[in-house]
Amino acid sequence: MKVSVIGATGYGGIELIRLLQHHPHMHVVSVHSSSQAGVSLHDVYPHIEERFVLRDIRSDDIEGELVFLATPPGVSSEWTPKLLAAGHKVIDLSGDFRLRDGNVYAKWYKKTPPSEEMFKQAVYGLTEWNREHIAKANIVANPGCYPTATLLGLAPLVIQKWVVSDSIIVDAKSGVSGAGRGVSLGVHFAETNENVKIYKVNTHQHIPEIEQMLGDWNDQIGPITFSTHLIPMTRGIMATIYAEAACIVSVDRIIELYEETYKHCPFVRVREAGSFPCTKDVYGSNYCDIGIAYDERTNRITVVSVIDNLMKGAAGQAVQNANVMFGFDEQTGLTAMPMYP
Ligand SMILES: NC(=O)C1=CN([C@@H]2O[C@H](COP(=O)(O)OP(=O)(O)OC[C@H]3O[C@@H](n4cnc5c(N)ncnc54)[C@H](OP(=O)(O)O)[C@@H]3O)[C@@H](O)[C@H]2O)C=CC1
Ligand SMILES: CC(=O)N[C@@H](CCC(=O)OP(=O)(O)O)C(=O)O
Repeated sequence: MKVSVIGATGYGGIELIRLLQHHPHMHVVSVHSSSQAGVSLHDVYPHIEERFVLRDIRSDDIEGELVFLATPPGVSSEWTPKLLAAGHKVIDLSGDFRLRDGNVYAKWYKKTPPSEEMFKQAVYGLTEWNREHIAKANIVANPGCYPTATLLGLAPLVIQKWVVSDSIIVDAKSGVSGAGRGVSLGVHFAETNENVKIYKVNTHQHIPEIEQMLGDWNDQIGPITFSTHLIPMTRGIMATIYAEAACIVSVDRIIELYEETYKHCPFVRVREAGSFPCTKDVYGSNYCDIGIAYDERTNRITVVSVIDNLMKGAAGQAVQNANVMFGFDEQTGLTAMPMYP
């Protein structure tokens, strides 16, 4: 099967190419750039073989049944209608098609939303929770990195209504590759090294994405408090989630619920009581590892969910979705173990 990557010079794009090099059924036939057409990808990333020459995104030689868009917000909304009209299916790594309401998109992304028609066609690609729709989709909106960790961590409790509906607090941390390859003061080495920064307080664009999915699962769920921090590491996201228990629970009972919920989800791994994952446990892999605690003193449940932002948080989940869309085993090309240390 032939596929193309648009935005191949970015971190999400190059991670897709790394994964697809090992995929037995998908072959990258064209890679595209808006600023470096004609340049060999090898000149941008010397670790990549020389066969990839970047083509202009505006040219009409985008090939393959499937196109991955690994571009900043606002780009996919422009390109996807053209790609669909040309007969391609699309997996979009940006936030352009994740929200169903154009006004909500405009408010949080400060950009013109895609058309109603595009929103209607797009399927939210949180693979574990939407396989049936992904399999039939023409556009998959790959989830954001923070929403992936948060939603996989919260789903069983929210669906079962085991948490008080307005008590959810998510304290999340990300490595610097989450901000992409573009240089800016905020991700400058001297600004991030030996430092921890909170950012986008109460204004992060992933808040409505998380609330939309939680609301689909349980219409009682109220607004969440969601904070994001930049941590001096390259890859990884940890979402530490707190919520008040709405019924009598124990840690063993909650873990049992998670194990049951995710028993057919090869990339979600639930820890035994007392064990909590760290980002290195999933580094370079498509896993989401989850640890759970319950504090009888406060009646609060704590869920710790970790992913690699470029893998399960972006390119890995995109390949997982492509597998589902085209009828391959969900794990194809994604079975690499995490790198440790
Ligand atoms: N990094 C992460 O962990 C995650 C990222 N995402 C999302 O995935 C998308 C890609 O992220 P990431 O790879 O990190 O970002 P990068 O900044 O690393 O790469 C984005 C690429 O998009 C291309 N681009 C920039 N402007 C335009 C334009 N106007 N038209 C077409 N292409 C353009 C650039 O390549 P060129 O100049 O060659 O065209 C650039 O290399 C983003 O929407 C991001 O929010 C989602 C989940 C996690
Ligand atoms: C560390 C860091 O800066 N991370 C980015 C993640 C951006 C992203 O993935 O954006 P979309 O999912 O909306 O496309 C952020 O917090 O905005």
